[in-house]
Amino acid sequence: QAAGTHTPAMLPEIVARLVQPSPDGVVVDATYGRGGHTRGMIAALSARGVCHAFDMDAEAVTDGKALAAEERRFTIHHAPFSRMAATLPHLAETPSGGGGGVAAILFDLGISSPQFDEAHRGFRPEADGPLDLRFDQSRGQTAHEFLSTAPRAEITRVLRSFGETSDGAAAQRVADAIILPRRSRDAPETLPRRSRCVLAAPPPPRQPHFAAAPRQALRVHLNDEFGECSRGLEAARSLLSPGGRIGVIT
Ligand SMILES: C[S@@+](CC[C@H](N)C(=O)[O-])C[C@H]1O[C@@H](n2cnc3c(N)ncnc32)[C@H](O)[C@@H]1O
Repeated sequence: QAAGTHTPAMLPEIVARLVQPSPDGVVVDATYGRGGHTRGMIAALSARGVCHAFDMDAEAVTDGKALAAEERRFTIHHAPFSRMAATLPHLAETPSGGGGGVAAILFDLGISSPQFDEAHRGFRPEADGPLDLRFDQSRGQTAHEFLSTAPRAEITRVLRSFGETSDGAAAQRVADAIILPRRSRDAPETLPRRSRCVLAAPPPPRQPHFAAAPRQALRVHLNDEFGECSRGLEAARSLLSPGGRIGVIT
């Protein structure tokens, strides 16, 4: 779907279960994207309700700032959701364990439609752009930098750990195919192409998921997605009021 025509997943269910029970409360959208869920959640809040949103992506935050300029109940934060309790300390649970001040928190995990659509982000297998794969392009290593410099064993570990395979030999073959052009004179030119080619390759026989999985493995590693999820859920728990709700779309 093109940016701007995206339909947020399960919006009626999210609004019914997360917002309608406490329309006067504080709700948090941990993954703003282009604000599809945020807008739906704000529309279900009363005039006293408040919405905070987070995203690591600068383009998402620019979109959120435009919404915040016209919606006084809304604030966007350019931060990973693992930082939500640190960013909203006045809403975190009291030292006596009285619970926090947030009624509901939504996580819509993964990449947004605009991230997928933009060739320069590297999420789209067939698009000819740099292999980046970061949610936050202002920090950390790009996928191209990682594949150009990481030891073979580290690339293999990432492909094996996050690529939904227990086949270490297959992970090693993909790692070898990716790092092969490092030895060639035109390596800076060919490496992104080569890794893009390998990462987009059709599945080999009897390993139906493996060829699609390396891209996901790199994304999970470069964005520390599993670490973010466990720290984000813990932060969310510390913000929730008694009876509060967490929703996760994955
Ligand atoms: C599936 S999209 C969300 C789409 C959104 N619900 C909407 O309706 O437009 C996921 C978003 O989460 C962001 N994201 C991923 N990991 C994050 C993290 N750890 N902290 C904050 N944002 C994150 C991505 O940059 C992306 O914009």
